[in-house]
Amino acid sequence: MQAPIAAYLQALHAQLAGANAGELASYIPELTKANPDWLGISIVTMDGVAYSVGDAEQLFTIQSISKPFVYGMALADRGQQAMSEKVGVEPSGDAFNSISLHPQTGAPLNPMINAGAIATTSLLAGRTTEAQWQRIESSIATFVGHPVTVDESVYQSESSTGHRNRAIAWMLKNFGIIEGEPMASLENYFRQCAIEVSCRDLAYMAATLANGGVNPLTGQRALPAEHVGQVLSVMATCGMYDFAGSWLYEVGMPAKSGVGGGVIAVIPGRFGIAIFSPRLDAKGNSVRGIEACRRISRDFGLHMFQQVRDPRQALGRVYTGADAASRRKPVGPARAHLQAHAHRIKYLSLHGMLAVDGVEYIVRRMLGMAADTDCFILDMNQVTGVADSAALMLHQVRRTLQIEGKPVVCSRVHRRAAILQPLARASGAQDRGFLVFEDNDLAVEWCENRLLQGMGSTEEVAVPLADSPLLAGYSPEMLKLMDSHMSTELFGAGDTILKAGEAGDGRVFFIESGRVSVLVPLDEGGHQRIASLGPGMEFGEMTLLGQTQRTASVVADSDVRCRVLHVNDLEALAQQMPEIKIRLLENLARDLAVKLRGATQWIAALA
Ligand SMILES: NC(=O)CC[C@H](N)C(=O)O
Repeated sequence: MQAPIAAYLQALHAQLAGANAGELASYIPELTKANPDWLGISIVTMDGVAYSVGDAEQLFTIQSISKPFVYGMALADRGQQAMSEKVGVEPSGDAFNSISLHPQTGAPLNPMINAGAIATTSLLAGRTTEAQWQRIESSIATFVGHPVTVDESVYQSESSTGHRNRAIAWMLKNFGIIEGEPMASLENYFRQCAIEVSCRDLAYMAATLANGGVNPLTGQRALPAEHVGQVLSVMATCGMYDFAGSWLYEVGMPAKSGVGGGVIAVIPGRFGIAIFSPRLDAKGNSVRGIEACRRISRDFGLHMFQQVRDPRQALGRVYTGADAASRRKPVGPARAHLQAHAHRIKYLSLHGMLAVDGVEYIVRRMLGMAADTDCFILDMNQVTGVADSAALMLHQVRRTLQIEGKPVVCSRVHRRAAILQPLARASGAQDRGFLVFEDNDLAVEWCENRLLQGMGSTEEVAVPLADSPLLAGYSPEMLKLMDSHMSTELFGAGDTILKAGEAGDGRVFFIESGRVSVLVPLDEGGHQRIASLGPGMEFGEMTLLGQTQRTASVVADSDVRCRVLHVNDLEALAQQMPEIKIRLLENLARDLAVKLRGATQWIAALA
């Protein structure tokens, strides 16, 4: 079955195939050898899938489409400030080969016209023009996703007839815009324009810009993220030369054309588009390239000023701890207390790439329900990313609510998840940042423990050994025998009870009262909290399955009282009463199966 986009491109190709307005470029003689009927169209998605039709594999020279990419290289090499002193960012309204220089400084108005591009090429890093050329060739290859070559005949054809560009280069030298020998760097400019690409290659280059500077197929970064917006801005205002105004008005996509017949358009975060059709209009833009982009923009609703995104989509279901209690089964007064107050645990399921508009809506909803809330859980399972600006807003609302005694925690975030970085950056050194739980049950249980503390007694809620999920199904006789072989260990707030990396010593801890944090070391240093455990919960249990090294640290957050079982004692008990060990391992296996299912769902959600 043909994908709908492929079918659309097939139809678009058929509609345009008959259009024959425009002429081949002739001022570079070699370009007249192109087949005027060539027509290729390609679209590349943000996960690197290319849809192509027609002559999408036909090689031709990139010409001016190289300019925004080389401009990005120069920004990366010199920085935006230094570049702005040499080349402006203002649309000239003139033709691409006009000598549009600032009257006083001689700086070209923008890097898309020849004057700006010739200056830009001379400003690349590299002690020699050969080194600068290597910079161009390897960077373009990263944008394309494979090595590229130069069409030597087109290069020679332009170098031997490019007198206007030579005059421009000497003018730039005269104003000190070009610092070195102008003719040498001009040859690099001619060579960069003669790099051979296909329509499909151009679509991957455009998609790399749409994907924040990372090639969506190879995963290689071609341009630092902070320069992508700058490159797209000059493409939007100057990329189509003295057609730029009409282009932005009608098509609404950052774009760049070339006299070889290529056109690229970039929809940030969505698509890279390329069309190849050598017939040009009087402004040097591909006639069918413009028409194809105009129709794609209209038919796919891609005009960047027509985007309608509903920020409320960032927030999915909102429910409470009464709708989804933890798997611990409280008894007696604790059960009654939770039934009366669990609705004060608010649970928000967040979605997609979190940006400022979506988080503004989430924060507004949280503040709107805060009066009736004891703690918030943000389920991050469906979150694909968090913009730094959005992470800062989430951090601020967490701090605001924490001061009111209403913590905000995150659930279903694997300890290596990429979204932890912006969240950690937002909290900086101010505090430990969000408490993060790998699964919902741990998060809800932590919130329930907070509610249980509020049972009107200052005494920390104690949960007897009999209520430990690991000992579920034990008879009173089994409990009595187990208890007689256990010790009691007390810890003060801040004590490190277990240390990641240490050899396991066979102890399993059953928390009777108090709370501990489970911390895992991060590759980049520091620790990430992955769970907070309270009364009735246990840690160190993996030693029962033969684990020889502790994989996480456990730190007491308050005074903690634990009942401690040594694995050797369990063996001795099992001799007397095998059921003691069988039942315990069954409970442990069941608990791990539930955690494994949660992790599998989490991995599946990421796929
Ligand atoms: N618009 C273009 O593609 C022009 C590029 C060509 N190499 C020139 O300098 O004239």
